[in-house]
Amino acid sequence: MKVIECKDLTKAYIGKNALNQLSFSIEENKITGLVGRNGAGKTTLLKIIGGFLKETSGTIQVFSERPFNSLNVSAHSIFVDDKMSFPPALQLYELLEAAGSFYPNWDMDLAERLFDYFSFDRKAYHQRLSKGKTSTFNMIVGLAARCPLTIFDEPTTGMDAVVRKDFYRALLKDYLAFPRTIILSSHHLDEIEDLLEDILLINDGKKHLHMPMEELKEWAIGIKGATATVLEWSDKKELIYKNQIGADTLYAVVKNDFDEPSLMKASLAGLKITSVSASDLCVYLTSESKGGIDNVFSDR
Ligand SMILES: Nc1ncnc2c1ncn2[C@@H]1O[C@H](COP(=O)(O)OP(=O)(O)OP(=O)(O)O)[C@@H](O)[C@H]1O
Repeated sequence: MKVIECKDLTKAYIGKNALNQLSFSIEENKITGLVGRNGAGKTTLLKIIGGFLKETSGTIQVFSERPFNSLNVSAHSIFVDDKMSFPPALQLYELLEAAGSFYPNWDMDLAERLFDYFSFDRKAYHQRLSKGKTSTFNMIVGLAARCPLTIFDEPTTGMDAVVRKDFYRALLKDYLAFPRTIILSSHHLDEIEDLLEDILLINDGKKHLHMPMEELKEWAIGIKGATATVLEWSDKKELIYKNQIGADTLYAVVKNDFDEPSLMKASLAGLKITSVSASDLCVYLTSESKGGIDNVFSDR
């Protein structure tokens, strides 16, 4: 069953289309990673899915309904980010109890265990937590709510590396025990790629690709070797990225439509064939054609 379906979804802000004719669907009980550069439109998309923002044109259906102002969508989903707001008069533990009366699938035992594991003080106040602790508390609410649609928008903002690792592990364990539809936007694709089943890459408000993570890992290959040989082997291939290393070595990333015998021949020709990590590939696919940061400092 499709939990989210959008067609030609567009969101216009004054002078800018944050989302531009986006069409895709997400099946239930999958973890999808939403990735893209800063300003690509991830938060805008997630807020439209969560029903907080109204689309400008196109259609979006979440649980077969238009999400904007839909009681059904808000009853079945949770949107977790570092700006989640809670009643300021309540202490942290009281917030967990209040969440328990709001979310029908709330697991208080899980919430308490995570709360203690991350050493929260029951009497502390949400608005006085540090950045990392705020994200950690919000993540606990997001996990324990067990909503059929759970949206995490950059949930690890401010968390240190150890807490991020714990969060990914907790997310995976709880998802395996209680499968649900999860969308996770993150700039740390290298950290989450083993968690994801599908990846949706958006660039400048448009869909760049949407595919199973396993496919993405095979989607491109890196070829490194003598410049002339690499150019010969990458000729007529879809070139995604290239980097000249020293005087006569070139590294190129191309779409992987080679068959096994050709890869073998390339190796025999002295080329080093490597896989390309999903996070590197996403960076290459969405990099702007302005050269690197070094160009800012050259010719001054
Ligand atoms: N309320 C708004 N009014 C005008 N423009 C906006 C508004 N909100 C977002 N934008 C613009 O829409 C574009 C997409 O923003 P969005 O926050 O969705 O991107 P993002 O992919 O989440 O970025 P980041 O990774 O930096 O958080 C950006 O150019 C942003 O400046």
